[in-house]
Amino acid sequence: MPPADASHPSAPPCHVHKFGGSSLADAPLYRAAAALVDDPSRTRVVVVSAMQGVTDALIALLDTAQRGDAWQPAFDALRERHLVAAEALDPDGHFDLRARLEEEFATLRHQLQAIAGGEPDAAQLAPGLPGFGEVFSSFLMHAALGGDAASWRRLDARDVLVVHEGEMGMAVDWPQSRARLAQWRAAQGDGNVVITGFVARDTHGRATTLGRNGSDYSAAIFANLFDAAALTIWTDVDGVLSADPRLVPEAVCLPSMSYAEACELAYFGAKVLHPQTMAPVQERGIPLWIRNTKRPEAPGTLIAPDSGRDGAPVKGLSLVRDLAIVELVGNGMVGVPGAAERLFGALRGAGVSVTMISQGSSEHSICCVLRADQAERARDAAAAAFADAIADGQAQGVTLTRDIAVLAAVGDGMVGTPGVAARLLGGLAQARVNARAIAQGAGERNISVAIGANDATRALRAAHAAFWLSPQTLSVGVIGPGQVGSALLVQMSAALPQLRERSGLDLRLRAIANSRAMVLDERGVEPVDAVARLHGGAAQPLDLDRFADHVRGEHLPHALIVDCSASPRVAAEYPRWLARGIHVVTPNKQAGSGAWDHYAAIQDASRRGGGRFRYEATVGAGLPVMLTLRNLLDTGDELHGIDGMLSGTLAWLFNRFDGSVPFSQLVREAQALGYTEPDPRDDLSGLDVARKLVILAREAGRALSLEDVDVENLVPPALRDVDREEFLARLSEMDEPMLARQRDAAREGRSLRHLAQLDRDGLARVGVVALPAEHACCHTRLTDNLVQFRTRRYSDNPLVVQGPGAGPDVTAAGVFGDVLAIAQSLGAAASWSSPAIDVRAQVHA
Ligand SMILES: NC(=O)C1=CN([C@@H]2O[C@H](COP(=O)(O)OP(=O)(O)OC[C@H]3O[C@@H](n4cnc5c(N)ncnc54)[C@H](O)[C@@H]3O)[C@@H](O)[C@H]2O)C=CC1
Ligand SMILES: N[C@@H](CC=O)C(=O)O
Repeated sequence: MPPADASHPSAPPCHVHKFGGSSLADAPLYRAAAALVDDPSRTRVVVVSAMQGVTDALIALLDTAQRGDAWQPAFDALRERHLVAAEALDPDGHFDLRARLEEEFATLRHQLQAIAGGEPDAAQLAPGLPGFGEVFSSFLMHAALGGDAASWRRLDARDVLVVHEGEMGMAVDWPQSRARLAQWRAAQGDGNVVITGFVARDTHGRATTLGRNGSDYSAAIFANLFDAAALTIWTDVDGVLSADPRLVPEAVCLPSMSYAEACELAYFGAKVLHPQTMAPVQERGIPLWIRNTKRPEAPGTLIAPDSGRDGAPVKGLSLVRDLAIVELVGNGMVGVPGAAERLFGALRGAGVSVTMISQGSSEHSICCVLRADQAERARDAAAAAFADAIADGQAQGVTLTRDIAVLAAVGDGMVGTPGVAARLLGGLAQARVNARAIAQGAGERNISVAIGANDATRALRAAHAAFWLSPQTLSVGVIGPGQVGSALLVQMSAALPQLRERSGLDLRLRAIANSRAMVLDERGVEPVDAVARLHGGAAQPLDLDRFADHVRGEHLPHALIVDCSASPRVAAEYPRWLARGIHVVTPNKQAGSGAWDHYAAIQDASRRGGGRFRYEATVGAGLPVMLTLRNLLDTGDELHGIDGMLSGTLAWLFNRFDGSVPFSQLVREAQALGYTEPDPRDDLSGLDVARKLVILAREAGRALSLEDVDVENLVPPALRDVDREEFLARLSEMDEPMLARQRDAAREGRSLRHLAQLDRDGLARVGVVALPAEHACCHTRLTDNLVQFRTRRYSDNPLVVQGPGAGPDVTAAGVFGDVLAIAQSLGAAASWSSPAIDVRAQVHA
C-alpha cells in the first residue's frame, strides 16, 4: 500500500464507526446508532451497511429480473420499507429524505427494467445492483445524525473507491482511491462524513461491490484512507468470542487480541470478522474495536498490534466444516525432491484451494484438507499427476475421505508454551474424538486438527472446556429433592462458592427432577431455587433420557447425576449413564443390593465408560462405613465378619422403646424426623438393613444377594401387602406384639436391638435380638449405627465405626462427600488457563 495521503495534514484524527445491518433494522435503530457516535470532540466517519435483510432482498430482485419474472412486488415492498423509515427519521421533510430515496429507487427501477428487458449492456449493471441497500441506508443515517451540510456530509463510496478483482477477492486501487478522496475532501471540506459501505467502482468506472460482508472491509479501507485514530465495528455481539456461542454456551468475550490472532480466527470461521478487514488497519496500526450496539456499556474487543499477554496461550477456537481429506500415499516419495511440488501444482491447476496440509517426517504420505465441493476434482488431479508413479508401484494411490471438519486453536501465547497441544488433544480424547490429521506451523499461533464432521460440535465444546474451564468442572443433575435431596441442595448452596474460590471445584447444578417433573437449564439452576422451579412454568414432564443428555452436555468436561430417590426405575439407568462417562452418586440402595446382574452391569459399565459409581451414604448415611471397609481390603486385610446395627430408624426406635409409649407412635415420630425410608415398612421388615448388609458383602467381594439373607420381618403379615397409606393408618396393629417382646426381654434384664450379621462363611442374618446390658449395642444413642469389622488385623477387638446413621442432613453430607471425592479426583488445574471474562456471550440474533 502507498504511504498516507498528506493532502490534509491539519485534519484532526478521526474515528471511523461502522454499523452492520442488524444494528440498522428500522428507524429507532438508526437513531440509537447515531447516538453512539455523538462525540463532538472528534471528527467522525460513519460507514453503513444496508438495513437488515436488504442486501439479500436486492440479490433476490436481481435474480428475479434476470429470469424475466415479476420483480415489481418485491421492489415495492423494499421501497415501502425505506419510505416508512424515512418518514420516521424526517417527519417534517427537513432533510428532503423521501425525495432523495425516491430518486435512488427510480434509478434502481430503471436498472431492473433494463436487466429484465435484456437491454444491451444491462449485464454490466448486475455487479453493482446489490449495493443499493447501502446507498439508501446512507441517506437514512445522514438524516438520523441530523445531517445538514454544516455538520455531516454524505459520501457515496462509488465516487471515490476504485477496486479490481484480485486473486484473493476485491483489491483496492490505493493511489486512485486516495487521489479521488483527496479531491472530494478538497471540494467538501473536512468534517463528519457518512459513507456507503460495501460499494465501490471498478477500474472501468462501473458500480460494483466488495463481496459478501464487504461493509467491514469498506470500513477498514476508509479507516486507512482517512488515516483514522481508531475504527469501531458495531455489531450484535459483545466482541470476538472464544468460540461460536451457538455451539459453545460457555463462550467468553475476549477483551483484546492481536491482528495476527484476529486474522487466524477470521480465516477459521469467526463470523464477526471478515478475513480481508484486517489488512488495511494493520498496515497503519489502527486499533480496531468490535462492540455491541445493543450493549454499548460492554467494553468490546480491541484488536491491535499487540494483544497484551494475559497468560492465556489460546485466544479462540474456530471450526470449519464441509471439508474433505485427500491423501497421497507412496513409498517411492520418501526422500524424493519434488513430490510435494507435483501434488500442489496439480491442485493449483485444478483450481483447488488447500485448507490444511500435514506430512509426517517419514515423507510416506501427504495429506491435504480441502473444501468438500472441490474434493473429487482434487483427488482426480492428484491421481492424474501421479499416474505414472501409481502404475510403477512407487505411489500406492490417492484416497479421499469425506465429511471432515477442522478445529483450530489460535493464540499468540502458544508460542513457546509447552503443553498447549496436549491440552487440546487431551480434551478431544476425553470427548472420544479421533484426530484424523494435525498441523501446526513453526509460527506456533495455530494448531489445527482435522476431525470427522459428526464429531465437530463435540470436539469444539471439549476443546473449549479444556482451555476455559477448570478441569474440575462438573455438570450436575439431582434427582429426588425429598428429605435427603433437599438437604443436599441446601448444603451445596452454602458450599459451592467457596469450593470454586478455594479449590477450583466448579459444580454446576444444571438439572433437577422429582418423580413427575424436571427442569433442565443450560445456564444453571440455583440450588436454593431448585425445588420451587419444579413447580414453576419451566418444569416439564420427567424424561430420564433427556435428563441425562442435558446433564452430559458436551461443553462441560464432566457430568454427574445424584440420585436421591429410592426408585428402582432410576437405578436401572445407572449402567447406561456410567457407560457414557456420567458419574453417579447415590444414597439409593436399589442398585447396590438389587439383582446381581444389574450390580455387575454397573461395575462393568463404570470400568468401560469411565463414569464412577459412589454410594457411601447407602450404609450408615454420612458415616465412613464403606470407606473403612475399602481401606481395610485395599491395604491387604482380610474380612472375617461384620456385625452391628445398620438401621438408624430401628436403632432410634429400640433406644426409645421401653413400653411407656406405643411402638406405632415412635414409628410416626421417626418418619417425621426423616429417619425412615419413604415407606417405613422397608425399615420394619428388615429389608433396608438386609440391603445394607448385601452392599457391604459385595463391596468385600462376596456375591451375596437379598434372597441369601435370613431376614426377620417385624411387620405383621396382615400389613405387608396393603398400600403405604393403609399401612400407616393401621400402624397400631404392631403395638401389641412389640410390647410383648419388649416385656419378655426386660424380664431377663435385656434390651431389644436390631442386629445385622455377616459371618466368615457368608451366612447373613438380620433381626431383633434381646441383648444383655453390657453389649456394645446397648450403649448407643439416638440413631447411632454401630458397625464392627472383624478382620485378620482386627481379630481380638473389632474395628468399630459408630455414629448417627440416619437423617436427611447426615445422609446428604455423605452424598456430598462422594460428589466432592469424584470432583477432586478429576485432576488439578494446570498452571495456566484462559481467563473466563465476566462479559457473557451474546448469542447472535
Ligand atoms: N433418610 C435417610 O436417613 C436416608 C435415606 N437414604 C436413602 O435416600 C433416598 C431418599 O430418601 P428420602 O429423601 O428420605 O426420601 P423422600 O421420599 O423424601 O424423597 C424421595 C424423592 O425421590 C423422588 N422420586 C421418587 N421416585 C422417583 C422417580 N421414579 N424418578 C424421579 N424421582 C423420584 C421423589 O419425588 C422425592 O423427591 C432413599 O433411597 C433412601 O433409602 C439413605 C440413607 C439415609
Ligand atoms: N431408613 C434408613 C435410612 C438410612 O439408610 C435408616 O433408618 O437407617
